[in-house]
Amino acid sequence: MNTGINVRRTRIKVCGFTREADLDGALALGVDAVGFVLYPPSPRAVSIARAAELARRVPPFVCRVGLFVNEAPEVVEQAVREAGLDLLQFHGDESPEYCERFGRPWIKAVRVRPETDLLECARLYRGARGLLLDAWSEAWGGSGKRFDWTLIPADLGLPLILSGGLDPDNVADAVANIRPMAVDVSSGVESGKGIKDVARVAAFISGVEHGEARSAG
Ligand SMILES: O=C(O)c1ccccc1NCC(=O)[C@H](O)[C@H](O)COP(=O)(O)O
Repeated sequence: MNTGINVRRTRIKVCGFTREADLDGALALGVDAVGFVLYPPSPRAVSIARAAELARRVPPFVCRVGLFVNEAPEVVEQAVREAGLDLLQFHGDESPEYCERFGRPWIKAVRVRPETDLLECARLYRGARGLLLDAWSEAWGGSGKRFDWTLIPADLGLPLILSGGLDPDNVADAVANIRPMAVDVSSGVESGKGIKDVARVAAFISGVEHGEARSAG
């Protein structure tokens, strides 16, 4: 039965919040997950205390994601405890054993290059809730760059979170062609590093919906 209700299936994560107003705006628009960059060298970095403040604004059933790059385990443990993170996102060279040790659901970011064996990555990180595919970047992530989507295997073997250079103009194509379980965006909805533009978040969500409509039709 067609109820006329448009239910979006592709989950949307917006990463790199630093300000209350941006976070509240994105939450009001219905994003599924919000990310806090707990990697001090990033221009979007927040302290654990700041992540905890921001995370308190997040309502039930929206996922609070903490992002780390090769961090000391004690720091990850402290962040989990103090910021109440629901999901850990590892963006560095973390081993599967390291990712498992916190007893929390986690995803692994992979910076994709032509020579990356994505099926092997999925096999290696099979304990992950999903593999986040991002563009290659020396800065580990948040580069605003896309990678070649034709490198993505038809069946990755893990839920696919598509990331890297997505924006309101290209996300419909991404969703229609790749059909990821989720999309993840940072630079593409910003007016400056760590400054989210809520109008661009709204346009991004609309792009996801258009992509879904295209792939359904
Ligand atoms: O945002 C950062 O500065 C960052 C630094 C180091 C590792 C990861 C980082 N961000 C991750 C993300 O925001 C996204 O998960 C992903 O990289 C997509 O970013 P973008 O291409 O900017 O949309």
